[in-house]
Amino acid sequence: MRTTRLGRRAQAGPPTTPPGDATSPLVHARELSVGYGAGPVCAPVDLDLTPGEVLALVGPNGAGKSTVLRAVLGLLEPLGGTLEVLGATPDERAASFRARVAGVMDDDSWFPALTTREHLLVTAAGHGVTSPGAVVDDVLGTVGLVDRADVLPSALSSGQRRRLLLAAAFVRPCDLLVLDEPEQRLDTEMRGTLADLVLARATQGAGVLVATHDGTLLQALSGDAVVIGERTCERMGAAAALARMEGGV
Ligand SMILES: Nc1ncnc2c1ncn2[C@@H]1O[C@H](COP(=O)(O)OP(=O)(O)OP(=O)(O)O)[C@@H](O)[C@H]1O
Repeated sequence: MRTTRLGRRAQAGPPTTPPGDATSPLVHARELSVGYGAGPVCAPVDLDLTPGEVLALVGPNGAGKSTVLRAVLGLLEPLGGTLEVLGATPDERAASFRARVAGVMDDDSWFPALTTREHLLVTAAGHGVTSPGAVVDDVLGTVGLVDRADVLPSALSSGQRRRLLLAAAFVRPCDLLVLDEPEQRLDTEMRGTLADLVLARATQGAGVLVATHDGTLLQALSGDAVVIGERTCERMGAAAALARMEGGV
């Protein structure tokens, strides 16, 4: 187990289901073209993500990071190229796909009459977690929402709602975790906790694909990054990607 800043605390959440084949990619994209009907929003994307790996997507505003992630989550049909997730075409309507793939995109949606804890209990129980109460309490502690556990989403601050959204991804098992700019609205300490949670999930065997503008998070995750642009998409180490980010690319 990788040592994390938060030690045991960052191991919060249920274990992942072990992938059938630890060497086969969870995500495999070749010449993947994505867009919204009027042509691709970025250069064709080549990408492989294997179990236990953390891969960042970086690029300027509007580069196409979220669009690529939507395709990976089966929310958007590719315009062309090859995209396989868990060895098949991604289909978010399939329960078997949703059981293995957790995604946090830039969308808040809540049951207005369920508390913070109840949201997490529903998510954990819905994904078959044994002892969901204990797992939820653990994650609530990790994301600093213990004292907001029994309030409705309308009584949470925007950063606390973001923590709840992220917590929902960590109270359930998954083989693939997809995060779209998870650093949004988080304070510095929580960004560190987030990095620890992501690394712990990868250590358990999940693959993590994370779009980010946060150079500190990119460094903390220390995997490779795919730098998405209009003309090229290139895979490189975190340090090289950080230099590109700082250069405004
Ligand atoms: N639903 C949509 N319909 C049409 N065009 C869209 C839609 N969503 C995004 N776009 C456009 O697609 C392009 C890529 O957007 P995308 O959200 O993937 O970029 P991004 O790299 O995630 O940007 P950011 O860093 O600002 O979040 C942008 O030009 C955007 O305006």
